[in-house]
Amino acid sequence: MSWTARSIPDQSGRTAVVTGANSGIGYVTARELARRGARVVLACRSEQRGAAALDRLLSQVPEARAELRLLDLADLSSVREFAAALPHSRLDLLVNNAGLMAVPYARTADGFEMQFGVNHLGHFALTGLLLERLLSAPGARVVTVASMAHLLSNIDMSDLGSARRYRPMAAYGASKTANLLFVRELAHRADRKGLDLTVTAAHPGYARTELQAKGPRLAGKAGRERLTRLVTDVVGASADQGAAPVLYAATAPYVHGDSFFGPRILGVRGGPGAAPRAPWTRNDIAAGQLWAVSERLTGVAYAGL
Ligand SMILES: NC(=O)c1ccc[n+]([C@@H]2O[C@H](COP(=O)([O-])OP(=O)(O)OC[C@H]3O[C@@H](n4cnc5c(N)ncnc54)[C@H](O)[C@@H]3O)[C@@H](O)[C@H]2O)c1
Repeated sequence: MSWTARSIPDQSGRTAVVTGANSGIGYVTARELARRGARVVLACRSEQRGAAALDRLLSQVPEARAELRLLDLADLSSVREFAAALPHSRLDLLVNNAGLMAVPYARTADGFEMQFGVNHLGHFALTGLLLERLLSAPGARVVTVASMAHLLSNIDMSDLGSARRYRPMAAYGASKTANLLFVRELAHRADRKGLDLTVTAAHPGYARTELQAKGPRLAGKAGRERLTRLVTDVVGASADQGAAPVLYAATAPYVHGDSFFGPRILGVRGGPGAAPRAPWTRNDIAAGQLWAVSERLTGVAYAGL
């Protein structure tokens, strides 16, 4: 039988932070972790949308121990405030899920290209700021939600902010390559230090969420929008199905560092399995370079790693 959310082991006593938990994959991930007993922090940008998600979660899982905390990954001061205000001294799971796809060129509060800034740098900073709490929990995990769109583009170390030429979907792909390089480097660093921390990646395949509805519409022309919507409706999986690889990476026993999970059949359907990845996501030199640049750009240093 395939692994489903019902296969999630008991999460009682564990505390999880899920970014972008007000919709799509993040919402389902938070809800299913809560259903299995985890205390869940919904880390959301909008108070209104976050509160609505919390209400919905509590109506679906009345016994849930869930709370809303505000986090804007497009603003490093918000990331710092979130980490400083988080009352939990121990963190068992961080799901770096929030993301934007193929948006028109924009910059974060700190001046970084939006997709690189939110999808990669915001999560890089958040993970570093929460590292001490993760290391206080035995068997802690960090799961970063990447995408098969990483196959579209490697990162260009000389133009990380896509300043020379901005192509929305290519920039999305590059931000997802950055996710996978970050996972690789953090997993290796944790391993070298013998830390009890598992660092993995997952992708949802092609799921009907706000991301698929919004991203291409913002970037594309009317005809392409309609086609995208049709394809999403016909081919797309539900958010529940899309969240399965994320929940697997977060909770299945015996998950190795730097693994990458996705839907088993063609990366779209079926239970979680190993996902294919581009050779450039295994480039240790690039992973090390991106790490150093990310520390410099965010001002977050990973003490002891
Ligand atoms: N849906 C798919 O088919 C698909 C495919 C591959 C990868 N993904 C990845 O899955 C993850 C979740 O996306 P989704 O499909 O659930 O879409 P979604 O749009 O429903 O969810 C994305 C979440 O990120 C949040 N977010 C965006 N900018 C933020 C910011 N600055 N600060 C805090 N939160 C912010 C949004 O508010 C939203 O809750 C993303 O990382 C996305 O790249 C999705």
